[in-house]
Amino acid sequence: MTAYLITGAGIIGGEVADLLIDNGEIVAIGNDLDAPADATTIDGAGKIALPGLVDLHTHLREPGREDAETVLTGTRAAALGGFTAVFAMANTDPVADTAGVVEQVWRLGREAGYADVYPIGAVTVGRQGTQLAELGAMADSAARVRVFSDDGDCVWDAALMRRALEYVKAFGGTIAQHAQEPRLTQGAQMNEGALSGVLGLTGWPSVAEESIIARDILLNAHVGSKLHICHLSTKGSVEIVRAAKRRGLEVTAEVTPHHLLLTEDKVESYNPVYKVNPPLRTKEDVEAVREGLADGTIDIVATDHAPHPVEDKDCEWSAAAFGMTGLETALSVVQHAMIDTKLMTWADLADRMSYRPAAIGQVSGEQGQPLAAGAPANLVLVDPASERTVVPSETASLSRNTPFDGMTLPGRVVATFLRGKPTVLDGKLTR
Ligand SMILES: NC(=O)N[C@@H](CC(=O)O)C(=O)O
Ligand SMILES: [Zn+2]
Ligand SMILES: [Zn+2]
Repeated sequence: MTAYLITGAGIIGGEVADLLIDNGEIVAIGNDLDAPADATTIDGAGKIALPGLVDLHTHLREPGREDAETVLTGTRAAALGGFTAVFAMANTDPVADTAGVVEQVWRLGREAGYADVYPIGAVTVGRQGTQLAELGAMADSAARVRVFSDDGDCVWDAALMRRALEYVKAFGGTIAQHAQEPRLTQGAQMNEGALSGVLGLTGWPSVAEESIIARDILLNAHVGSKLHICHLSTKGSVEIVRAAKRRGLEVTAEVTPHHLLLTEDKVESYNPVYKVNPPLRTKEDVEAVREGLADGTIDIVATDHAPHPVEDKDCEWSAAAFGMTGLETALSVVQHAMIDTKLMTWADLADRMSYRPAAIGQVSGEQGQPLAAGAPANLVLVDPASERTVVPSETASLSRNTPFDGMTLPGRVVATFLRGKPTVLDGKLTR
């Protein structure tokens, strides 16, 4: 294995230093390091070395919608975005509700070799919301599933949600809830408010998210298990989670890059690229989720990378699929929304996009570790001073539904290393 010497980079949690990678590990961090003669040198001046990013919420679409994304193409996009691990959501076809399917996804990730793929198991059979899936068998499988979600749909039946929380408690698993009260969001197309009235689109009220979050926090307090909230999007949700944490109740939550940056007025264009679940909200909501992420109320950023082929997006608003891609733009959007605004530091970003998602996903033994000698060389080198304009056709994803089309965003991933092997060098995939 080739050795790599990154010179003079800003090391998260430390000073400007050199970083030597060999045999899959970070061998040393310091000045005037003794590198092997054949080591490849990478100029780290002006750049920042971060632990490899971990995405707790990615849709890889395989099996079933390989026209939208595959494990291979999705993890290539992940590597370009600085990720060394992604958690693959269960809303595939067939649904990832058995040991067989989660093992298949896990194995495809290994074979691709661009990022560690950790399958998320469905909570209910076929994500139908009526009967618990074989959670124990998925946990005991080679994929070692620890996070379960019916994402795309809410586990709305309170008794079933309670049983799911109880079941996974036995092995310390987590239920990740897509918080959407279905009766309050029937036919919903965008955020409910003055604008939905003007545009004539059925509204998706904040309370549909907040009522499920409040219910599940209380249910989980009763059961004493682990609850994670997917893609939290409203000011009220932030307030509920903040109050719960103050009371010492166990809950973790994520926000997406798009909910940190975009507001509902994008919908005025009727361009379905802005159609997403939960919907883009108001300026007040965006400010609240930024504050929540900065103060730790919201634990992590997760992309909810949701690729869709052209035919599912290039149609009238009401017929279009919900979802946006995000792996290749997440780091830039978070830099723009949180770091360049001085709400967070790069060390905070490492916490919210690497350490904590790995901890919630229970993979901290392999991923999301601080950069230090002896740690596995999972890292990303970022150039925060460069800018780029997002061009959908340049994506490694099979789908092009990025809401950041045409936007100029800060930051560029220069290199990504997965256990010492570069997946990205000079901003390009190595293979
Ligand atoms: N976020 C979305 O709008 N869509 C997701 C499902 C989901 O995350 O709820 C998808 O699978 O396309
Ligand atoms: Zn969801
Ligand atoms: Zn999702």
